[in-house]
Amino acid sequence: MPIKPHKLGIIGVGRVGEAVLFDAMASGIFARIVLIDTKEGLPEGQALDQHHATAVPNMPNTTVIAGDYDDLTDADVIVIAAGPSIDPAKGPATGADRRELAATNGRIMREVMTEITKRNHDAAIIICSNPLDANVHIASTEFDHPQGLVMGTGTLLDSARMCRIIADHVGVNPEFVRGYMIGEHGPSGFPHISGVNVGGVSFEGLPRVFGVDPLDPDDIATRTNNGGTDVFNLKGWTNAGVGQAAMTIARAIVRDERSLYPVCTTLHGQYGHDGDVSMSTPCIIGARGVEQIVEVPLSEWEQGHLATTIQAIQDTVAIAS
Ligand SMILES: NC(=O)c1ccc[n+]([C@@H]2O[C@H](COP(=O)([O-])OP(=O)(O)OC[C@H]3O[C@@H](n4cnc5c(N)ncnc54)[C@H](O)[C@@H]3O)[C@@H](O)[C@H]2O)c1
Repeated sequence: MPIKPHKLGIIGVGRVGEAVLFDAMASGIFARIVLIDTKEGLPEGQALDQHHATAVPNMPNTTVIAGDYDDLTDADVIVIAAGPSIDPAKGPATGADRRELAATNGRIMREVMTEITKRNHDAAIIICSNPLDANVHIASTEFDHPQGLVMGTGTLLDSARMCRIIADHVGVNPEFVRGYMIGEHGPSGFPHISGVNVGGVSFEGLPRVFGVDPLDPDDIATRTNNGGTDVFNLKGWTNAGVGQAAMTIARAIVRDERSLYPVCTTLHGQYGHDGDVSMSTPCIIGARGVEQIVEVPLSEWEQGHLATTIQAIQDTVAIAS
């Protein structure tokens, strides 16, 4: 029997779906990519563009097609980037504006999940569409798909933004800054300050060891959470970071890496919650998707933020219900 090539589906190939497609093509880990979008001509155009690109020297000869849900029956990974983003015509955006997409994108999420789960119960589903945590909660709790296989890019991108802020402050390569944003992909997400580690040095130790001014946790939270809208208000959309985040998760699944990424997932016993909220916390990501949800120890400051972020996510889910 021939080896089955890895297949990726991307649903919604606007700005975000396109970034996922570019990163998937460059990664070379998928041999087949299926594009689905309700906008006539868009998936066909994206597929043709990439078909030409595969002929450029050093590009993997990936097969990219515009397809439909029947083409996802044997998909290994499906990325959902369908549904509108914040409208830049409305003026400068804040992170909270993502929550206003709840009703529209909740409906789209239900449409898309209905079609997927008629055909496939094995694929890992990675959600990018906002409001991220509410959409993951809908997909994870309302449909017959293994919950460990339903996740969102969550705060993987926010965590990268936080590590970038600390790395720039200390003057080191961000690869050597470890730390997670927990909770909502939105304004109530908070930095897990007690887990920050720069070359073995804790957050409190940074000024003494690296000779830098102390950082304020509230300021890090604000700057990190404003990161997405800082980009959005300049260029009208964001897509580079979320595309990388989705493909980082996909790679961890296909390669069974057991990497620890803060994806959005439905809690089952962690932080005293069971099935009533979906949020980001570090998770072990491997071939079975979310293989373990990690409940990290929280300081008093972090526990206060946890309660706030869970309430914010649950309020957004209520709007989408
Ligand atoms: N998680 C993150 O970090 C992050 C970052 C940026 C954007 N986003 C979110 O990603 C989503 C997409 O953003 P974008 O900038 O690509 O928007 P976009 O408008 O450029 O693209 C959305 C695409 O979805 C398609 N679509 C709509 N309904 C569909 C359906 N039922 N089935 C298939 N396709 C459908 C549209 O035709 C469009 O091509 C938004 O919800 C946005 O808020 C998330």
